[in-house]
Amino acid sequence: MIIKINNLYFSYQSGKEYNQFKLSVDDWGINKGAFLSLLGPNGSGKSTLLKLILRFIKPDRGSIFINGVDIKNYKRKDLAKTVAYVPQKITSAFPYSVYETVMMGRTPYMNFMGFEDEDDRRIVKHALETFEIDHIKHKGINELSGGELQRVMIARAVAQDASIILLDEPNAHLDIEHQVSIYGILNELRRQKRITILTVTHDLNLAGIYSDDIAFMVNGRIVISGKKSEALNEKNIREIFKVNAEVIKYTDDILNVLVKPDKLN
Ligand SMILES: Nc1ncnc2c1ncn2[C@@H]1O[C@H](COP(=O)(O)OP(=O)(O)OP(=O)(O)O)[C@@H](O)[C@H]1O
Repeated sequence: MIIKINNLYFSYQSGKEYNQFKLSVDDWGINKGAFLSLLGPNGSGKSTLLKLILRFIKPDRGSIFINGVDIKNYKRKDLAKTVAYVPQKITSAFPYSVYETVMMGRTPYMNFMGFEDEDDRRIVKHALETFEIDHIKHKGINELSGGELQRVMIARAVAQDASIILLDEPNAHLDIEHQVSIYGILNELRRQKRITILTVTHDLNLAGIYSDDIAFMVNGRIVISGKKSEALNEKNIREIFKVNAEVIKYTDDILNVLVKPDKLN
């Protein structure tokens, strides 16, 4: 397993009684080269789990191993070369351009002076073209539409050339064409380079089409995890999201999830 979690426990130390959120993952992991969709209701802890894997926050107990090494023991640069992240919310106080933002993905590879080289420029150019943002490369990132910005952040993660990409609701601002195209590009990268993809999403349908593994998180715990064909079924969707859905097997690899409008009581 490329990511392996053991007896992980985390709570936000806000000191406020109303914040009772606790995350607890006993034994869970992701295989190398997998495309896993992490699904679950609002506030169930999906983003928190990503932040723990990224070492943005520290667990109270337990460990996360990446490539067999506890992330506590990674140098910051080495972790950045291994794990790239596309955040849910993007804010920048400084008006970096699209080009500069994608180039930031190359930071872990630059020398201490922070100079880019020919390789960095070639990789960034390729990422700008792949995600169709070459024509806006001189624009400031505060001057973009939500979908353009999302593509910039995904391009930055791909330019980082990491073996794991974590995405937090990457399709939130994308139109249908770009949702399909970005999931397709990620899938292609996974095939070509055996990149591991972990994406948090609320889109059951895209998860059913593109991922091969599904994990459901409820109240800070991973309650179901497995192959899409087994985990993404009508019973699980009903129990977790309290909605009726029809899961249509389009091919062995493609499941379409049709959510029915009537909410369960
Ligand atoms: N920085 C923080 N300090 C205190 N509590 C937090 C913080 N960030 C998140 N929480 C709380 O932790 C819980 C889990 O939040 P998290 O963002 O991980 O959920 P999520 O499953 O990603 O939700 P969503 O689907 O709404 O994005 C929520 O109850 C949230 O209010």
